[in-house]
Amino acid sequence: MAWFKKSKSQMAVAQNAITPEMEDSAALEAAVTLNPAKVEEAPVEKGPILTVEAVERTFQVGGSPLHVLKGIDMELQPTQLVMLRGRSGSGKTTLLNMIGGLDQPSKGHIFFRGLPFHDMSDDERTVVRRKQMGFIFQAFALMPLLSAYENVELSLRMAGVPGNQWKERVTECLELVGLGKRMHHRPFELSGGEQQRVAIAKAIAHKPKLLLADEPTAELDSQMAAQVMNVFRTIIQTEQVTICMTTHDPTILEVADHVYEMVDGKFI
Ligand SMILES: Nc1ncnc2c1ncn2[C@@H]1O[C@H](COP(=O)(O)OP(=O)(O)OP(=O)(O)O)[C@@H](O)[C@H]1O
Repeated sequence: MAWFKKSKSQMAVAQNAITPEMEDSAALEAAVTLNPAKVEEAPVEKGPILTVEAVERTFQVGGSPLHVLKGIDMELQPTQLVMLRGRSGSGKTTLLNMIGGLDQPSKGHIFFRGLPFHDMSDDERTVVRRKQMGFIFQAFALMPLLSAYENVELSLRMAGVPGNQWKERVTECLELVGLGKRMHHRPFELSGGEQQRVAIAKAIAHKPKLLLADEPTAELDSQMAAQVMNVFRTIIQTEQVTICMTTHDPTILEVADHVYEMVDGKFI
């Protein structure tokens, strides 16, 4: 938030949109630092929405380096459904965290809509993440005492969306995931698949460009997992969102536009 306050006072300085002249990452970073509104209003993608270049991630464990990602290159094109597949411990979540700006590479570059995530501060990445990304987890991460409707509304409230837009958008999102008739149920009154669909409605409510999902079907039986994948396909069409998810489940791979297979920190 400190970054946001500082930037707000500087916003009058930079009223220009990101332009083709601002191709180098330093200029792009300056645009973000000076004017967060321009991050939200980035131009329509012509190329990939996300590019990962030669990314490595090393953790220090007990004084020794643990090389978890060993040179990852990948791209996410707009409105693609991309899966990261691999055994437990292969590095999928580590990579997903980096794509989502929750962590930074030890080496290499990550560009999200032209923004150099590898060069940006935590606060800068947090602003981009809150405005432009949505997250879905294996355990559905719903507030247990709130209804489906209230859970989705909470995410709009937290994203700073004006209150007069909540009702229409909450209803739209819950109908999109097939829960128009279950809006006022609390999580414990819903099946696992329905709870995950509420979590999807919650994650897309603020209209993110990129949805990241870590093992979203791991807790579901095959029928519910198929429903969740159908919902992913629907929201790609209706919301023009790009989805990147991790999975162990071979039965859902055919739904993907592209599958990256990870073995021991590399794609094969
Ligand atoms: N912060 C950290 N510090 C040290 N080691 C870490 C850290 N985060 C991840 N690791 C290690 O990196 C390796 C890869 O972990 P990661 O969670 O990315 O794998 P994964 O493919 O997502 O596995 P799973 O499918 O079980 O979730 C593991 O050996 C893990 O212990």
